[in-house]
Amino acid sequence: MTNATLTLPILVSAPGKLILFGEHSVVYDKPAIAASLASLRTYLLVTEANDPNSIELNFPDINFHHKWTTTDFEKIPHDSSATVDQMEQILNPDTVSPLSKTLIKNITPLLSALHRDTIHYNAAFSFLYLYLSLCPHQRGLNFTIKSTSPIGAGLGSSASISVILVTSMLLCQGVPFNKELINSWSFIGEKCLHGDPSGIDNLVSTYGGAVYFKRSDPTPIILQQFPSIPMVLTYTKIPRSTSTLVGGVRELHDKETKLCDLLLDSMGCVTERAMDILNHYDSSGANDNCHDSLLELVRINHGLLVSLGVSHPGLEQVRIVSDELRIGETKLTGAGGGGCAMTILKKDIDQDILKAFTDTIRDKLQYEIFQTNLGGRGCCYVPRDTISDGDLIRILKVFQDPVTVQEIDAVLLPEKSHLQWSDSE
Ligand SMILES: Nc1ncnc2c1ncn2[C@@H]1O[C@H](COP(=O)(O)OP(=O)(O)O)[C@@H](O)[C@H]1O
Ligand SMILES: C[C@@](O)(CCOP(=O)(O)O)CC(=O)O
Ligand SMILES: [Mg+2]
Repeated sequence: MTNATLTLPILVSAPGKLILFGEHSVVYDKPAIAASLASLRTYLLVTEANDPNSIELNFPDINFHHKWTTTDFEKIPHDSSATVDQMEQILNPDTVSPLSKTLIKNITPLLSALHRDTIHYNAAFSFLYLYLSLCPHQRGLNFTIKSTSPIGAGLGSSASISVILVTSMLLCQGVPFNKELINSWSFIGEKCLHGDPSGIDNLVSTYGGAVYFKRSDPTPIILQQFPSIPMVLTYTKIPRSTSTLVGGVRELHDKETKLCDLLLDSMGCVTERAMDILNHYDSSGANDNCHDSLLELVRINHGLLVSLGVSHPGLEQVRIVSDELRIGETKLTGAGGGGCAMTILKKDIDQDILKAFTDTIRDKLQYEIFQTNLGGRGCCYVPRDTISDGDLIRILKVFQDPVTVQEIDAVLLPEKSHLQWSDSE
């Protein structure tokens, strides 16, 4: 099948996430609380490829551009014993079994030009796994991704690219927009990148808002009214890989199982306490005890993560500055090992002291500070018939040219752009 029946371009978007409590322990079926990051989003545009027989990847954020042609795909052995209807498989993703060994074997020759275990290899691997699962007969497509969220920073960029790839591939295959299906397939995409994801990142990126999540619980609690909590999000720019960090905790757990289980159980208790507090939290500041308790939980959660070995001197520096200035409590967020730290501020913090904190973070430590609201829209797409010719020119410019985050936001950010982002069928 070619893209003759497709209405291009396809434009989709998904947000990053912030784990407030329970990263890592969530992999071990302890509860965690996370919220989507309204303005730190990843966008995907699917257009016609120059070569009608090719699939092109254009991932400028990681400086990766690659192409496969029909000749490459013909190397994949045809499984004549396969009896299951392809649409049946698409509509019923197997999220429980490990990744398909056959599919991995088929993908390997298509990656021969790339170095194993590099960011490019991993991005191409997860793309191919999803492509061959969801729309293997589509050709003549170019997939271009642009993100305003930092990559490998603990803010869930891997989940957001899985979500947008899955959404676009399902639309390519003629499957109506369906969040449950997107969430399940993007979990499989996360497995390609992480090995053993909990599923919280893809869930938040798909549905948006905020959630209280437990891996074994099929119906996570969606937190309808997430309070506004004063915080500073610091990006240390220290690179790290989630799969390495999750693997490190797994090794420690294998070696010191009893001890680690106690730490993980404590983290679960922290999240449960936090949930209890958030349920009674009053953003207006009427209940300062709640806020103080939340700050304590941030400190405890970070300490437990340090014990699991997933902090980094760069993250500790952020914590030390916030401790020294007594502005609040800091914990790493996401997989740790670098990436981001969140500092929940004390109530009624002196603005000069806050400025001293942000100045030190920016000028002395050379880290970046992100401004973004918690919660907000999950995965969405722009129906083709709502895109005008003028819109199309602006959209193509954003995806094809080197542009600033502000320029991407002006054209694409759902809260700012006049594009008709939709999250229904
Ligand atoms: N904008 C993007 N373009 C291409 N690949 C991306 C992009 N964002 C994320 N990725 C993929 O996700 C991986 C980072 O995932 P991970 O280590 O889980 O960090 P995080 O999810 O915290 O950002 C990258 O190595 C890359 O494969
Ligand atoms: C460490 C973990 O809890 C979160 C990882 O998030 P990130 O990839 O660092 O954004 C792993 C997971 O939940 O799958
Ligand atoms: Mg990730």
